[in-house]
Amino acid sequence: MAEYNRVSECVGLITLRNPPVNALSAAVRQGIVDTVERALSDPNVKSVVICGQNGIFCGGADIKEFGSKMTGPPLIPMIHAIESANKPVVAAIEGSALGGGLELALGCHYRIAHSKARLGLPEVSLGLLPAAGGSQRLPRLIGVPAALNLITTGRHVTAAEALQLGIVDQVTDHNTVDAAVKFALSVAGRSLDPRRISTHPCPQQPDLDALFEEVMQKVRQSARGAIAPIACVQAVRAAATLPYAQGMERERELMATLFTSGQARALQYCFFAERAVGRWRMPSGARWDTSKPRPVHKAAVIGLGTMGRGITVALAQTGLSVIAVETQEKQLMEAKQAISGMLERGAKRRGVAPALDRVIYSQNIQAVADVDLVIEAVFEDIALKTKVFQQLSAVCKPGTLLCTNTSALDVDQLASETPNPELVVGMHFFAPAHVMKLLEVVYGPRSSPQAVATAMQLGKKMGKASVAVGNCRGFVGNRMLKPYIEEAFFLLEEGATPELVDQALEEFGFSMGVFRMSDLSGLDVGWRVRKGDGLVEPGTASGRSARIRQGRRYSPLGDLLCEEGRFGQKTGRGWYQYDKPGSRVARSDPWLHSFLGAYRAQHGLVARRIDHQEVLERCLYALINEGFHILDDGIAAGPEDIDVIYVSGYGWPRHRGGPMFYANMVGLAKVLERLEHYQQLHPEVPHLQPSSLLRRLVASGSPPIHKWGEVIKKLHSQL
Ligand SMILES: C[C@H](O)[C@H](C)C(=O)SCCNC(=O)CCNC(=O)[C@H](O)C(C)(C)COP(=O)([O-])OP(=O)([O-])OC[C@H]1O[C@@H](n2cnc3c(N)ncnc32)[C@H](O)[C@@H]1OP(=O)([O-])[O-]
Repeated sequence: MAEYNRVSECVGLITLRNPPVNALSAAVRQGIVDTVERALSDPNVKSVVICGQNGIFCGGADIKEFGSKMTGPPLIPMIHAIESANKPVVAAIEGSALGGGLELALGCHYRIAHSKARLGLPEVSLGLLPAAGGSQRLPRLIGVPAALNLITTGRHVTAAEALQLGIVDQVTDHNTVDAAVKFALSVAGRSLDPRRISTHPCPQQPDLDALFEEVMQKVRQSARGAIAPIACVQAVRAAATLPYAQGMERERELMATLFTSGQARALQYCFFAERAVGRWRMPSGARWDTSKPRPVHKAAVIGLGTMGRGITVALAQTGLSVIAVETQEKQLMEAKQAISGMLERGAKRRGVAPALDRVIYSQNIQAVADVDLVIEAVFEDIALKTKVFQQLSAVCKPGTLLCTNTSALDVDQLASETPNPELVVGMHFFAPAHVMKLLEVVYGPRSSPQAVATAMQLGKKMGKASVAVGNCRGFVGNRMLKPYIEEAFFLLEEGATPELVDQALEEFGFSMGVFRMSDLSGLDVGWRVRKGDGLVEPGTASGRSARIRQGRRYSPLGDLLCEEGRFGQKTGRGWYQYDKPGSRVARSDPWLHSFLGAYRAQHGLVARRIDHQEVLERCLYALINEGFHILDDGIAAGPEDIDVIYVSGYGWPRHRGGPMFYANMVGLAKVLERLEHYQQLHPEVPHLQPSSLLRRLVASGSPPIHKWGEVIKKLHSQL
């Protein structure tokens, strides 16, 4: 809907009305066509202003309409009618002007933005490209290199940068609509030809071919199989080399290839999934909109190792004051230096003052007596964490929330060590904690909805993709990672190499394959956990029995490498070799290949040819199968929770939507059939046994992902 008013006697004011972001739905587009026509035909009107209600200009095309048949007036002629108008049209930009919203503004003759506004063409993050003239008008307005950067990255720019780039004509700190109306009055009657962007030639660029070659190479590399960024480069190239009309034709062709693509569906699913996980629910029925978070004005972090330092920075960057506690003096001094450095670098990137004084350092746990929330991040040892929780229960004021950053220990066991288990939740960060988007908020059976609400709200405040999950071994992310890693080990036993497995996973779109990732995070981390589980046995027994532990197939390959001191990047040797300890460039290691050969011979294993398809099916379907177990156990509220966890924390390629969305795309029946196939070949591998939920979904005709909730019953999926 668009509302029309005449203001200041001769300015037609058009207000977009479609909360919450004034998306360009069919009704809004019709409203714009009608109100623009009215303003242009009203003889008393000398100029026009377009603005959005509720302090936001326009969030772009209505993504919710993409799944259905398009109705209402199309965007391109609507915007063209504005650009070719014979009265100046000024866009008053507050909040956001994104995608079709910015394209609408680019059709206007002038753009006035509020200093807090954000502008951009983020279509690429939805698997699309700016298809309402944005890929043709923006290069003409700001030049090819700047337009290429904005369109291929989809990044939002500040009003200040938009002014510097030439996207907007004026920035105001005051009421933007008033400023736009005043501006519109001042330009009434002026010639508009110079303001019709589509009529401008694209600014000449020396050595255009070299520029596009270089950009295309970079984009292909970072895209990791995503098709939209490549189409974006091709669309801008059309703007630089073709007349406007032909360029628009090229834009339309390229958009047609993207609009119905699986990748676009996956990326739009991620967009809505990231918003859906914020509307969390617990099996008890408690939910986001009925649970009031406690205010958190002061927080504390206990233990300033790598994770504790990152968590302290993430908290301080929200504006909170933070008490950072480390009992070891040397560790405390080192942490202080590291944290200050991270805060300064973060502040520089964001162009703000580093708030070093927000963090108070102490060796004494008494210092946290008056905080509202504590995050414990000491060494991953249950006895040590228990002691810390007992100390905190004694020191903290009543009602203080006690959160643990454990990645594998039982949150409810820690809760049972305190007089108020309802105040205990897990806040599972990912390294580096001030950078990684994902936060698993882990609730135990006694965690109060208020504790979950507070942790989720704090996660949002830190800019995290916060997902509420139930307490179980490995929570969601690590629990699914286990079968994925085990399958990779088994593939090595059967003839694969780390290079082959990683190549298959990286071609699929992962930023790092399982073995390169293992070298980065350190092989000793998993070794310690397997030792804790009693799975590691000394010596070099051989034969099948040596590879059955606790009644199931087990590969000691990782343990054997650790016994050789091969912990990965940190020791310069792991599944790959590195120039020196700490360096990051992985190179194939002949030692590792002969070690694998010797290992197979010792265990009577005959290497066979393994292709990428088998690597993907075994590693990904094992992970997905565990996802179905997790849904069936009610540990995750819906498939979107699992997918947001994997996309924002485990490097699952966003243009593949996430493990559960991917399973839906591949076809649940296919996933089931392949799991049954591998389970028959490997009966001693329980995680290949298809989950009963997967069987139930297939038996009920493999409903679309947003309908899985009906089959899962006790779950509370929202999509
Ligand atoms: C032709 C043209 O070339 C092409 C083809 C296009 O134009 S493609 C479209 C391009 N546009 C975009 O990529 C911008 C997408 N939106 C955003 O980046 C953000 O929303 C925001 C604008 C910066 C506001 O952030 P926020 O944090 O204040 O609120 P929110 O929680 O994110 O959003 C609040 C609510 O609004 C919903 N929403 C937001 N943008 C929407 C959109 N474009 N269409 C439909 N719904 C939208 C969102 O799902 C949520 O709903 P619910 O969860 O409450 O039910």
